[in-house]
Amino acid sequence: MASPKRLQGLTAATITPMTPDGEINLSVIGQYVDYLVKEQGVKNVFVNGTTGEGLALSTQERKQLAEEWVTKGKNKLDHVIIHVGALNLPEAKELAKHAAVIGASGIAAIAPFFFKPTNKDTLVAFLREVASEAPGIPFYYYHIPSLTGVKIRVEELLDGIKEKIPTFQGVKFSDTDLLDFAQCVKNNKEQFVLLYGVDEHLLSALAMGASGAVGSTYNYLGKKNNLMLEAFAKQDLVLAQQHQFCTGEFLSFVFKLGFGVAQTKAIMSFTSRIPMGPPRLPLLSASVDFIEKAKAKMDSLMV
Ligand SMILES: CC(=O)N[C@@H]([C@@H](O)[C@H](O)[C@H](O)CO)[C@@H](O)CC(=O)C(=O)O
Repeated sequence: MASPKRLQGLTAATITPMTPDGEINLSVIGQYVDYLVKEQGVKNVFVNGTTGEGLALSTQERKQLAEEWVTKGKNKLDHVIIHVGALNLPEAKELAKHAAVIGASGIAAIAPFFFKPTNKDTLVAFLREVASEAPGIPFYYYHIPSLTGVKIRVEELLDGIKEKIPTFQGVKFSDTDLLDFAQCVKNNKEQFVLLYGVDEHLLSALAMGASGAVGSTYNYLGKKNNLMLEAFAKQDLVLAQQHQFCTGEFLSFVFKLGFGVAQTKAIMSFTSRIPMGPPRLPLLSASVDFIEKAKAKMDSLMV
């Protein structure tokens, strides 16, 4: 589904639905696509990333999920980006090749984070090998230093990258360093898409010139965030702030209770009524107390 459209607006970092006994549950992906499009107004997905527990899945499971999202998203979604990053190069290359063969609209990769690249050149060399397995589709770098520990500045990484990786299309920037992000925009806005990945700070990133956003909360707060994007586009900053404050109030509430992928699965399950199941060990399911409190907060805010 190589899409001619440049990636913009909201992209949901998809959750991986699982059965109660911890197997991936492909049977609900069709329903999930319809929910995102019809109820949240979100037409782009980022599959097998952090929220999707991509690094906790087997290669076979990652391929099955990628295939299901591409198949069920056909003629409904604009972009299905498959995250193919892995701790070892052969696996990342295999997943990249697979994503291209099944017709994904793009691929993305994090930096490997057990043996880490220590400078820009080694990171680019790794990413270049991965991207070259999918030469017909766009490649995005997934910058998430809080989880990878790879802190190479994106501004530095982007300098000259197109010569090394011809399919390089942009960055999913999941970090709060807005100075680095702003420099990326300033130097590359025409050439690359710069997608922001810290949902609670999206309005600030829009002010810096973000092309769009990728995140977990767009699964269930997509509609509200789309209203914020619309208000921002109309230069109605006060209204845009109201929307950001509203989603921020929910996130601030759940952060205090303890928030991560498991809690995202629980929130999505009660919001969409699609069972997302438990996370995979070492993550543990959200508590009943969390679910009750988060649901009550959501109900009070989204009236
Ligand atoms: C660390 C983390 O999981 N960050 C999320 C955010 O969407 C995050 O859940 C949100 O901003 C709430 O903190 C995304 O950046 C991750 C993401 O897009 C992904 O699942 O690949």
